[in-house]
Amino acid sequence: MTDRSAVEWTTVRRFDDVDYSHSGDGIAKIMICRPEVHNAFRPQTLIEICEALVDAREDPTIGVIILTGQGDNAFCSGGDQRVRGDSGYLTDPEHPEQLGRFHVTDVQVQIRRLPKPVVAMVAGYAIGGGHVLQLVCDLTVAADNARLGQVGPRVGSFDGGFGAGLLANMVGVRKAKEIWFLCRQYDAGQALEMGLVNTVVPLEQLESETVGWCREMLELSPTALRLLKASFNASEDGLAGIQQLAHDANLLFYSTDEAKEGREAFKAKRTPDFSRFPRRS
Ligand SMILES: CC(C)(COP(=O)(O)OP(=O)(O)OC[C@H]1O[C@@H](n2cnc3c(N)ncnc32)[C@H](O)[C@@H]1OP(=O)(O)O)[C@@H](O)C(=O)NCCC(=O)NCCSC(=O)c1cc(O)c2ccccc2c1O
Repeated sequence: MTDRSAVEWTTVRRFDDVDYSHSGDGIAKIMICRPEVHNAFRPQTLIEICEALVDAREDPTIGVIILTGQGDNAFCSGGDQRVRGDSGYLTDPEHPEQLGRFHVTDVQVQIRRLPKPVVAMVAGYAIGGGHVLQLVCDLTVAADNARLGQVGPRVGSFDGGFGAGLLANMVGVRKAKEIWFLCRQYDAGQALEMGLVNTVVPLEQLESETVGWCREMLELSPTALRLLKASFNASEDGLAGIQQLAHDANLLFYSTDEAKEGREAFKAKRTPDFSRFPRRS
């Protein structure tokens, strides 16, 4: 039976907008801390999430990452509309003439390429770009108060990348179009029914259930999980997805005597001898 007891999180780094903590047994938690705007992200938030994701990726003690929002009311409500300029989101809203951009693109790609499972822990709203964040995560554990949906066409935006493609793969093209074209909110039960989230639990159990799922994964082969993630993402992410899977295969190939023969022959300035390696059927 997996231990679902509560975790004593240790803060590794408290950023301006993000709290980054470890469980002590292999789980990293990245929490957006902007509850006053339902955890909407500004560029700074996304830059900090990127840094935390790099740390969690590079830390060999970490096997699974949780992405969440502070409080019970929201996972994330998407881009902070107060810092939305005419050319993207602004790092310095005092200077609206600056060129904005979409920092969230980097976070989405980083989560997809990160070779460890990322679990979205969703209480309350997952809306707009915040909903796309839960889509790009590998698994989602939702509380019974979760409300999910897209709002782009209502506020003058859209995410036709992962926001449309992954959604369509998850819930089917018709339902994905409904979600984007009508901008409705869906409750946790509806989200579960259409395959948008993996499970729904009472709000009070959200963290213990999420941690339980993470601990189940921590008991499994990290390499198998890594290759499964790359395999699932390969077709959805096009050449970048195939590259990830291919490079993972190369990573494993490097440890074989066959690959080492190529390296050693080069260093010894001799012709490589691959004759002892089987031409597998
Ligand atoms: C999420 C809501 C449906 C909740 O409604 P509710 O009535 O419960 O709460 P309030 O509306 O009163 O919100 C409380 C408080 O928070 C502020 N707030 C909420 N969301 C945001 C936000 N996204 N930005 C800024 N501020 C926000 C709200 O103003 C209130 O503040 P007070 O001071 O008045 O108390 C509802 O809040 C809602 O609909 N929110 C807006 C959702 C939204 O428009 N999100 C942005 C969509 S676009 C997007 O996310 C996006 C970002 C990108 O970077 C992209 C990049 C590339 C492609 C596409 C992108 C993209 O679409």
